[in-house]
Amino acid sequence: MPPSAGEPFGARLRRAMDQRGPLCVGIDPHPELLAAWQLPDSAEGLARFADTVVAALADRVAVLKPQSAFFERHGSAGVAVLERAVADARSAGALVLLDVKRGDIGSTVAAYAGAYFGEGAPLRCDAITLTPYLGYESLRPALDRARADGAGAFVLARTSNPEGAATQTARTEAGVPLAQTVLNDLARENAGAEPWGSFGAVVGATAPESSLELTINGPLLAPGLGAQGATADDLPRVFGPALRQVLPSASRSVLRRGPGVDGLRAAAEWEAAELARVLA
Ligand SMILES: O=C(O)c1cc(=O)[nH]c(=O)n1[C@@H]1O[C@H](COP(=O)(O)O)[C@@H](O)[C@H]1O
Repeated sequence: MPPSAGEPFGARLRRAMDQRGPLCVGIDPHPELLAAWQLPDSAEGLARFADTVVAALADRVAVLKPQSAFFERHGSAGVAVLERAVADARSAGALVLLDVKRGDIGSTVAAYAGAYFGEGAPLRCDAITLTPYLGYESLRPALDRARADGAGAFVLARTSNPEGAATQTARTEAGVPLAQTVLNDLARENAGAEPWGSFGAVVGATAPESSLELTINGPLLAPGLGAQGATADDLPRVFGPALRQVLPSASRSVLRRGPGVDGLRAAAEWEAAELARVLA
């Protein structure tokens, strides 16, 4: 494996969260949002949408999280917009977590990893989302490639959508909830890393229970703030003593305040202030 390309993602993320606050804002150009922003539902509309969010927020929030699906639906032209948005957001100072939720057999995961990690990767970013339900170890090529590139990954454990519970809280033969097995794998992945590891878990802020053991020595991405109904006040209940590890994420609730840069900034500032109040 080549030597690490730079400071590990975990260290860079911890610093960004400490300096800028822990908010992650999604770049999710839903057709309804494009319409509300009076933009065409086209690659050109996507580009103007993404440029505006990057200009408004990349110099102030810790993490921007583009959702690949909204770009892919416009085919190669949309993916080209995504490539530029990822690069622009990183140049402007945000860490970019690309939400692609990849997962497959290992040899295919290796091919996916080539798109996101390493010198010259077309969508090189700071981290991606991964789905472990083909088996955590099937993700190994992406985890190793991310580590070698000083990047990271967030692996789905307990997702924010109501349909996730049936699978994710099901118990293995050993009686352990499936989501907990993912968290345990991540704890092993991050063992010994300081200030923490580069491999996070996704645990929705909407999850009703706090029975999972969340000490993975890594970040916990918590989508579900805003449009899916969670608020900052839910975080202590869901995350308990792991609250300082949490990277809460909101997309539509912030994006609906566009297309003005000031509206987007005000929405992100309001959410950041809510988080600061709860974390204090
Ligand atoms: O990995 C994610 O980001 C994710 C995981 C999860 O459990 N739930 C979840 O909503 N997401 C993503 O987070 C974003 C949530 O968007 P809003 O509901 O508009 O804030 C979407 O892009 C989802 O795909």
